[in-house]
Formats: sequence, structure tokens, C-alpha cells
Amino acid sequence: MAFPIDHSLADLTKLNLLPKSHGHASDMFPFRLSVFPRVHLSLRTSTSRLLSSLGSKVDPNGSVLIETTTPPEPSPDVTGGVQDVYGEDAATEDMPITPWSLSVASGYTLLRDPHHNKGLAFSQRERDAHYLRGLLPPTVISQDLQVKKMMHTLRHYQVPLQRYMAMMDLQETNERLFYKLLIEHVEELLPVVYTPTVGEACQKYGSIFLRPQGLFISLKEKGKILEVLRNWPEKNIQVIVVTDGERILGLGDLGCQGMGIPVGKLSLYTALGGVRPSACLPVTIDVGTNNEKLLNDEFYIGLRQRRATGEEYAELMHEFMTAVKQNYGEKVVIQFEDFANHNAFDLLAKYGTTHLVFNDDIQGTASVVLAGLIGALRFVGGPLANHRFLFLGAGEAGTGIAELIALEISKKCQIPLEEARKNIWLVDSKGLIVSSRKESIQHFKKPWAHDHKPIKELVDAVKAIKPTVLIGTSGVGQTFTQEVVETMAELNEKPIILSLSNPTSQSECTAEQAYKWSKGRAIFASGSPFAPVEYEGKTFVPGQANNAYIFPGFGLGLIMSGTIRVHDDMLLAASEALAEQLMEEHYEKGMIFPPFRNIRKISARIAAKVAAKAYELGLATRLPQPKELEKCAESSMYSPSYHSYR
Ligand SMILES: O=C([O-])CC(=O)C(=O)O
Ligand SMILES: [Mg+2]
Repeated sequence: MAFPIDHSLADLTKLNLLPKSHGHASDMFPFRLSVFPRVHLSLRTSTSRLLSSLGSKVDPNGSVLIETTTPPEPSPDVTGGVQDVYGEDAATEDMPITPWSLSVASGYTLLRDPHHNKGLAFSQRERDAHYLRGLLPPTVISQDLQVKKMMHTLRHYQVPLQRYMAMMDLQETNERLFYKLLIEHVEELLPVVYTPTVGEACQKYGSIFLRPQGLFISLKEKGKILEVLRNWPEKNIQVIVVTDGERILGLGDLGCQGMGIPVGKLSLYTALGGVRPSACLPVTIDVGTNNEKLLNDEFYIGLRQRRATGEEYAELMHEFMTAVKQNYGEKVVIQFEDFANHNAFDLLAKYGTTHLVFNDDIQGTASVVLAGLIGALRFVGGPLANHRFLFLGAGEAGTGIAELIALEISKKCQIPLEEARKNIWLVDSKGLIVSSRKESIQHFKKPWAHDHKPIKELVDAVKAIKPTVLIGTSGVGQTFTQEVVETMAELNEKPIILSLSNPTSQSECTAEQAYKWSKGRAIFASGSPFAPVEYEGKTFVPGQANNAYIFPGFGLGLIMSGTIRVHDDMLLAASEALAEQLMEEHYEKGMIFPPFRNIRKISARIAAKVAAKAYELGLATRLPQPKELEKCAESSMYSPSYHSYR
């Protein structure tokens, strides 16, 4: 909707583009809100001068983009998405009514606005209409050609971190092109924007840091967190991924530099799950770091102090959680990511009853691994209840997976949970977790302390427990030694071996080692990707058992149903949905997960099953329930294609 007309503020009010009782104009401008509809107007000189004096960047032609909160037409988009005139951002019924907003959308500024920039894809007419003439070279190219060109450039970079930086730069200059690239080349680019490269990026974040991509909330912001949230330009937030950087992948405490993780996870929320980029908020809580190397690194970007703990930590987290609910309501998904064990379980328990929280490392990983196991059973046969599980690592992922397996067994076999836990054993840094252990056992490990004599070494535990499934969640690389894998292969015709620790350097063993040492009999998957392996003339395709299969669809399911709490049954529903997508053509190649290239379809199926479960449990608030949830999920997904700026 373009109005090439001359208006004063009073005219805008008459046109219903401004609130009627706006008082002094300056009261209206602290707000920036991307909402429907956007109306392009030319303003009278006096008006543009006023806007400029209020700090708005009005281009010399006085052309600005006014965004109003005019109520949107009823929309089929259940995530609250209402396509605006540019078909882009969305408004929701739940959106707080903020007076209105203003953002510049023409000329040089438009080229610098990552949400609207199209680079060389601006048509000649758009160049005229938006004061772009001369600011671009004459060629006009399609978005498809831009994708081709960018892939060509990326493939020329030899160093993974260069590719990461090029992708981050693209995200910051042309958001739609970034997402089109990621969606269309997901298998190739996932390792660039996500594990393993994001791990290295976090380690070097201080040096490669160009522009902030999320909110940094440090101890210095104590007492002001609500204000900090309001500094974020987008108001209609649907998903927050938050970390405190204490356990970044298997790389340990990276403090404030953990920001790469929420940024990466949220780009997958959009690319894989179709949640609008403007609805995603990456947050890093900075309470210091115990990483000496970072504390002494002149380029470190975080607070230079050791980690605050106890009450000081709890108070900051509580202020954050309270402010989020106050600012965004109770239907915003808060995904906890890469917290250390000692906080992760407590935060999930504490806020699980008051907020819509989800811990990706405990619950997301569990859900994806359960799906992989259901897939693996097609090769090895037998129900889950007939298998014996041994974990190396008894932290968030280990105990989270163990518990979800037990829950599934208990439901399927209708036996008590305690009974279902009996075939599941965990090894931590002190050895097999047994009830007779002298040292105290952390609360989250206690359900797994079965009766057995103590065993120190993993290989001896394998020999004693005789697992059919070995799962590594230790965060320590190369701990599945040749002897461990060979023992698994002696005990089982088809040993299931999952090396889940990230990034690749922390994987318990490589795909090649698993296939070689088991003489090609292992059913293998890892947290970070490994290329297919040739062994004795046969090609083995390792699976990537990464929570990226689950969280984007899971989050979409919560959002589209307006769910207010996460329930374990939703995790089971997500696992089943993922496992259902494993087709004969996949498992014939030895795969236990469907390929990532179908991920948007997979996410839609997961979202539908999660939403259906939420409705069944009475936790969904978006009523009435849409009839065809999967179609609903698909149609609500963000599309990265450019829109015409007429
Ligand atoms: O980020 C990943 O690749 C998986 C994950 O959550 C972790 O390892 O903490
Ligand atoms: Mg994680």
C-alpha cells in the first residue's frame, strides 16, 4: 500500500495512521515496532524536520516508512503471522498495543536495513520509488542468482570460520538472502552456522565480534532488565534462547562469548522451524566466567570477573525470568541452552511451573535420541524395553535421555517408571553410578544409582552391564576407545553407538572409528556431523543425533497452539513424529534419522504433533483448535523470498 502523498501529522491521524490522542508528537517516538500494515508516505518538510529532530533518520526526500498498529485483517496464520503489505512481519492478537512506530525504508538507509535490503535484486521501479538510483550498480539480478553467487563465494573459503563470518555478515546485511541460503542448502550450511563451527566461533567471539546480534544482560544490568528488554527493537517476541555460557557445547565455560549459541539456535528456529526472525530473541546472561584464558584475553567481551553464584546468580536469573513474562506475556517460549548441570536442572524445575520453558540439552536432546532409537530398532528388532542402555556422561543430556527412554518404556509396557529405569545405567567421571557409591551423588543422578559393585573404567562397565546401546554424552572426545567399541561389537550383532558430544572434537569417537572397529556392524550417530564412510566397499551414512531436529518444530508447535507449559508427553510426541519420518529408503542406507534436507516438513509434522498433545492436555490457549494442524504449521512458516516494494 503506497501513498505517494503529502501529509502532516494531523493528516496522518485523520487517516487513522496515528493514535487519536497522541499528545505531543515526541511522546510517540520512543517506540519501534514492526507491525502491520506498513504504509509508505512522503511527508511535508515540517513533519520530516520534526521526525528528524526526534532522532528518526528521515532521508533527504522526506520519505519514511510508517508502521502502524492498525488491527490486522483476520489471518490464517496461527503463529500470529499476518502478511503485511510487504508480506513480511506479522502482528498477533496477543501483541501489546504500542502506539506506533517508525522506521526508515528508503535510500541509502534501506540498503543498510537487513530486514528489507535486497541488494542487487531491487528492480528498476523499486530503485526509482525508494531513492536507490545510483546507489547500486545497474545490474538487477534475481534472488536465486544471489543464492548461487553466495554459495560460490562460500565454497571458496577454505577455513570454516571464514564461512561462518561470511554467513553472519550476510545475516546482518540481507536477512532474507541469509535464510534462503540456509533453507535451500541446509545440509551444507548447518555445519557452518551451527555445530561444529559455531563452537570455534564462540571460542574466538571476542576477536570476530562485529555487531551485537542479541541482548547481553550482565550483572551490571541488575535492577534494569525490563528496561534492557525494551531496548530490543522488536516487540513481538515468540522465542527466546538464553544461555549463561557456562557449558558451551562440550567446550566448557566461554562466558559472554556463548552468545554464538543462542544466535545460531535461533537462526535454526527460522530456517528449520519457520518462526519469523523478528520473533526470535537471543540472550546471554553474563555473570562472569571462570575461564582464566578468557579473563586474561584482551579481546574478551564479557565481564572480567569470576562467576557470581548462589543468591546473586539466582536473583539475576529471577529478575530476567520475571521481566520476560512481564514484557512478552506467558506464551513466549524460553529455551535454556548450555547452562552448566548445577544450574540447568534447578532452573528447569523452578521455572517449569510458572513459565513456558524448555531445556534443549536435557529435553531436546532426549527427544531426538529417543526418535533415533525408535529408528534403530528397525535394524536390531525388539521393543525398547528389551534393550540395555549404558551412558558415558550423567549430566543434562545423559540423564535427560535416560529419563525419556524410561518414560517411553513405562508408558508402552505399562510398568512403573522405577521399573523401567532398571535397564539403564550411567557412568560418570567416577565410574559406574551405583547405590553403594561412597561419595554423595547429585540429585539428578540418584534415580540411576542401581545395585552393583563399583566399576571405574567404561570398558569394564560395558563388559559387566552388556549394553545393546552405548550413548556418549560426556563432553569429552575420544572416550569410546577401540577396546570399548570392539567389546560392544563382541556383545552385539548390531551394536548401537551414539557419540553425542559436540563439537566434532569432543565426539566420543568418529564415524570412521565406529564402523572400522565394529567391522561395519555398528549403527552409529553423532551430535556433530560426520561425512559418509567407505568401509570394505560399502558406504555407511552416519546419522546426526542433534537436537536441531527437534527444537525448531517443537517450539513452533508450542507457539501455534498458544501453549503455556511444556509437558513430557509433548517430548514423546515430538520423538514419535520424527521417527515416523524415517522411510525405508533411509534405513536401507543405515540411517536412523531422516535427512536434514526435509527438515521443514519434519518440523511441521513435529509442530502438529506437539500442538495436538497440547490441546489434548488442555495446555493450549489458541482456540478453537485448527482442524489440520500440520497444514497450519506449514502455512505459517516464514518464507525468505523477497517481496515487491511497490
Ligand atoms: O548445539 C548443539 O549442537 C547441540 C547441543 O545443544 C549441545 O551440544 O549443547
Ligand atoms: Mg546445547
